[in-house]
Amino acid sequence: MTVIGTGYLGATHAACMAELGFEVLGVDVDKRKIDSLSRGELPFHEPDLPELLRKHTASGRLRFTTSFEEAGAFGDVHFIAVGTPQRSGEHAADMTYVDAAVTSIARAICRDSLIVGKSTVPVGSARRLKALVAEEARPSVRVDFAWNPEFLREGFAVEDTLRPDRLVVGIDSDEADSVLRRVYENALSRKTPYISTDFETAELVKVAANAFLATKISFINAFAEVTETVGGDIRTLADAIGHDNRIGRRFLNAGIGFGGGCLPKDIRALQARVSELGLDSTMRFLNEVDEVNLRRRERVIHLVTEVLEENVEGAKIAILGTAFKPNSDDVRDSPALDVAGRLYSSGADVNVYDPKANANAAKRFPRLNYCGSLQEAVRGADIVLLLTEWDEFVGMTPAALGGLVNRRNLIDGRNVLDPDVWIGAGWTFQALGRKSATKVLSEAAG
Ligand SMILES: NC(=O)c1ccc[n+]([C@@H]2O[C@H](COP(=O)([O-])OP(=O)(O)OC[C@H]3O[C@@H](n4cnc5c(N)ncnc54)[C@H](O)[C@@H]3O)[C@@H](O)[C@H]2O)c1
Ligand SMILES: O=c1ccn([C@@H]2O[C@H](COP(=O)(O)OP(=O)(O)O[C@H]3O[C@H](CO)[C@@H](O)[C@H](O)[C@H]3O)[C@@H](O)[C@H]2O)c(=O)[nH]1
Repeated sequence: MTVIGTGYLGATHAACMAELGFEVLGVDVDKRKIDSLSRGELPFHEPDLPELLRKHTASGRLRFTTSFEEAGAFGDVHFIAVGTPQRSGEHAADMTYVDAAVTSIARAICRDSLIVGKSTVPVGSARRLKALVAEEARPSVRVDFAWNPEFLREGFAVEDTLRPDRLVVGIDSDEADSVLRRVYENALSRKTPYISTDFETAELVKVAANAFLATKISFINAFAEVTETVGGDIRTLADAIGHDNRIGRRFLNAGIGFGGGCLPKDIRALQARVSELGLDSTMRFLNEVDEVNLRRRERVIHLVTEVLEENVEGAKIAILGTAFKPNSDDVRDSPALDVAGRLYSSGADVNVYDPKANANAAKRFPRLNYCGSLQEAVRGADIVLLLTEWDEFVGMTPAALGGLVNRRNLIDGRNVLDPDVWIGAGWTFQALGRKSATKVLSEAAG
């Protein structure tokens, strides 16, 4: 089989398919990426993936190429895993990479095959792409088409791919269904739910799942805005409603909000697509989900300004974390990096440290001071901001930081630290979803 597009999704899928015993050829237009993968070197950070990549490139079961001709002759199942980023200046998904990849492989295929889309796409794409394949493929070969959305989470990509919680396939032929059942035989042998449906449902399952997750996060963050005003503890609130099995505790962690290469762009693309379909008001609530999410970043900046008594210009700010979540080096739409960039633009002297994402962050915001360690980042700081909850930051103690900073000010943007510990050690401690300490003090005085 081939996997076309070898980024976060495609490289993971290719290595995991090799782990399951398939001969796999990864294809990308980015020659540097292909050279690196061919050497067994993963060009991004993802736990457990380097080991799989090394193992299967060494055995020869996993190879990489930039040649679609080679891909067309190599396999009879071709996964499409190229990017669908937000179109510049718009909310809609940019489908040019998917269209190009499908066209290239359709033209190169020289035996009966199945093309399987995995990228996240606007509903209606699979049907359109199937027609495109029919136009582009050689008349002598039968090329079937399927849509099989992917639900992996960065940081757990290998686990999610090898042991998915469900498989969803959009198909319009029994042949495609039986090929996909063979591909996913390993998961099916463990009774993994396998939902075989039409193209449109399969495409919509993916965006519905991400819209639901984004809504859940913004729901708890909207309540964080309330507890910030009236008092109350957002973590206890989340725990308490989470005990209700109908709600569930997962994805109720209040903080600086969601980012990454998926949730933000996917809720925007969904709104754009339903508007195109004439359903302007149907997904309007996702605007609010997006706005609540973006307001969390403003809230952090507001807290910094409050703690520093308006003196952001020239202040030394230490930002812990630039990745959009821990265990990833992905900085796409990262709330942490966005806040770092905005504080820099306000004239602050910004130190940043992320255990894995410094290099990617530096490509986007070269002017921040990138530090090699937590200690280096906080040295001389007037305020420390924890914005990505890496274990290293969750485990830090007032004793370890106290002697390094200039002023003992801390903002916990992920609600992972114990306020009592820090306040007890003489720190000014602020967290999202917590009534501002300065406000509490001024109310007491008033
Ligand atoms: N990252 C995730 O966790 C994840 C999970 C599920 C679904 N998805 C979806 O998967 C898709 C890919 O996401 P990603 O994060 O891997 O993106 P990415 O940007 O990391 O990777 C995309 C890759 O496609 C390559 N590419 C672009 N045009 C190509 C072409 N014509 N032929 C071959 N390769 C081409 C790029 O060079 C790049 O390496 C998106 O639709 C995304 O929404 C991503
Ligand atoms: O309670 C929570 C949970 C998550 N987040 C944030 O939400 C974002 C997304 O997190 P997560 O969903 O774990 O990461 P992704 O790797 O982007 O995975 C999402 O997007 C992928 C691409 O579509 C899907 O495949 C996954 O199922 C879906 O979880 C991150 O910034 C997290 O910090 C919160 O703020 N609070």
